[in-house]
Amino acid sequence: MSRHAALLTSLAFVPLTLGLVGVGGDQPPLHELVTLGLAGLLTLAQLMMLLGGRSLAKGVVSVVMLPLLLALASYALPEYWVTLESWDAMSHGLAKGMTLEAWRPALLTTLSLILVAVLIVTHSQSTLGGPLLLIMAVLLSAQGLLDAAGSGAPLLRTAAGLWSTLSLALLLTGLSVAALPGWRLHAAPLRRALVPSLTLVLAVLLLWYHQKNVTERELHGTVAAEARQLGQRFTREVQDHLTAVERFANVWTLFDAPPSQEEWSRQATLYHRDFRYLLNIAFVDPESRLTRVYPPSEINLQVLGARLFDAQPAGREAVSRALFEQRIGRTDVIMLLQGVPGIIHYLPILLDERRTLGAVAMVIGLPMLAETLFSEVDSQHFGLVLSQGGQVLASRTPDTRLAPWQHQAQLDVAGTPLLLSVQPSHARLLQRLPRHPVVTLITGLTLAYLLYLVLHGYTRLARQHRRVRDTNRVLRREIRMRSQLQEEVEWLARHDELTRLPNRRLFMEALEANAVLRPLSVLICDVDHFKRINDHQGHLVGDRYLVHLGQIGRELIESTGGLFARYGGEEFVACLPRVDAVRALEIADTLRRQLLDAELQHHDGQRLTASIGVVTLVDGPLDVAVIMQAADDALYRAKAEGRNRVKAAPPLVIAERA
Ligand SMILES: Nc1nc2c(ncn2[C@@H]2O[C@H](COP(=O)(O)OP(=O)(O)OP(=O)(O)O)[C@@H](O)[C@H]2O)c(=O)[nH]1
Repeated sequence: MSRHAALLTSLAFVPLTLGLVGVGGDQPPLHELVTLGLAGLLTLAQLMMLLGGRSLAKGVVSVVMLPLLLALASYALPEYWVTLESWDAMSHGLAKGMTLEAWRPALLTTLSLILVAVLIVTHSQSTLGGPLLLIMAVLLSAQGLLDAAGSGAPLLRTAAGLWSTLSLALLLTGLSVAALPGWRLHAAPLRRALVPSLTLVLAVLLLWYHQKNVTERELHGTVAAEARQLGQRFTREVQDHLTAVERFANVWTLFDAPPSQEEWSRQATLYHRDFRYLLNIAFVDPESRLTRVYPPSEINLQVLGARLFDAQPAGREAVSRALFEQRIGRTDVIMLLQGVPGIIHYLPILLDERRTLGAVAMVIGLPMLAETLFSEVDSQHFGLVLSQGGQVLASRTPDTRLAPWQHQAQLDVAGTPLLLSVQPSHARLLQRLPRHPVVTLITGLTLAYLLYLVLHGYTRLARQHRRVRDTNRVLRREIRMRSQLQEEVEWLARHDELTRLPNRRLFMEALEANAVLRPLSVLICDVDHFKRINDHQGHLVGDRYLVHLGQIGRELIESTGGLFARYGGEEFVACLPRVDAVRALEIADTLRRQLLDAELQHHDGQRLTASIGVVTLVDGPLDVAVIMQAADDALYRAKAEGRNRVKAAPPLVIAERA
């Protein structure tokens, strides 16, 4: 399996090489080369891992992680923490003139490469989240490609190029082939952990995609609104200026003679100072001759004295309107006498209802107008185009990369419609682009990973716990069996198995236990001619008779507070503490009679009988041998005297030993 994995992994070098040499297009941009380089190093690290060079592989992965983590931080950290300019400045440290955008791998590719790096150093172990990391890497690469194919020109680069993605896909295939046998071993806990965490991953991807689109749309709207506001503000400004110049024209109605150059300059200077885009403010006499200009600059003085009807046919209609129709006349964008394009406003100076003193010409120079307009916008970060009907009148292009968005603003320059196109720089838009979609993505994926680890760990622990519990159950059963056996062995050591009565040993212990109690009586009971039972009716009947006798004896003796035991063979004994000789004799006789009444018969119909010897220790220390011998003697006498009787030994007083 690892040979197949190594083969598949090495195949990743094919697209890597094709990408690096730029097959199928121009030389790839730097960020694509960086991505290919990082993917190549990771491929190398994975091959080293497969061939046993683990520490070397880990070293390579650490090297790769550094730029990847920096790139990820640049995507996620807010602008007010680290500005894009700071990132660019750091990039300048690597190579002169290099910006962050130039080398930074695409967002989703960066994440995929980080996941691949983790997969390599953790050997894709399922306990460390291998399967989830792998599927996340695949989903991120696929999502990146979909994103790149879908929305045309996204602001934030999310996907790497074709070759990088292909090599990443082959590397991921190699990784999964290498890890598959290990994963199969843990299929059950793996499935339980994988399903919920994968669901979370998918939800996070959807949320990220939605947030990304919303933030980009919002930013687009904001910039478009700013461009519109700029246009409106400028239009208003020009309108205000026009109104001011109308007032200026009205001033001259108070005079009944054309203004002197001195008067003209004095009055016009105030207006011209405020309206920087005015090329000049001129006085046109009723003959359409320019007789006064302000400011008296060289190009303005050159046109002094020119008769507009002749010199400027494009503006003839506008000037006639002011001079002869006593209405404001305005030109379209025309070529001015000063040699630059511009717009002229003619404002009549009325003497009475039919006569005019002349007209005020308010000459707007287009280059100056564009300059004034453009000066209101940051020249570093905006491309600007001033146009009319598709014809570019003025433009300014900064030397930074411009964003794919262009915003239009309509301008009304004193009645002349112009179009201002504003195109912000890519960097400026990225500065303003909110980071929360990326933060959502990173946080969500991390949470999904943690969820996997928790669920996987929990499932494994639960399984181990179950195993331990089963083993415990078996052990407990074993212990129970052994202790039952032990109890049985202990019971057997002190009891007779056939009659279930205490045996000789327990009887002796009972005697010892009652050693100080006086009087202490002992009976010994022997079945008469028991051998015949065995011989004629078989051992089983003999056994049954013994059991029966045991029951009779036990009930009787235990009711008197004594202990009835099987002494051996067909012999039974009783220990009767605090029972004197008379009472002992009574008890023994009761036992004899009860046996007789039990109607246990010999083969010939005779009843089963027993002979009993009784002894009572009245005083002195307990001497078991002496007592038993005395009881045995009494029994012997009972047998000798014809059986089925009770015989008592004389009351026993054992002398204290010196
Ligand atoms: N069925 C059975 N027989 C037993 C058991 N223990 C001892 N015996 C028999 O008990 C008989 C005892 O016989 P003996 O000691 O000769 O005494 P007896 O026949 O009872 O005659 P006396 O005691 O002299 O009246 C023997 O045949 C033993 O085999 C037992 O547990 N079961």
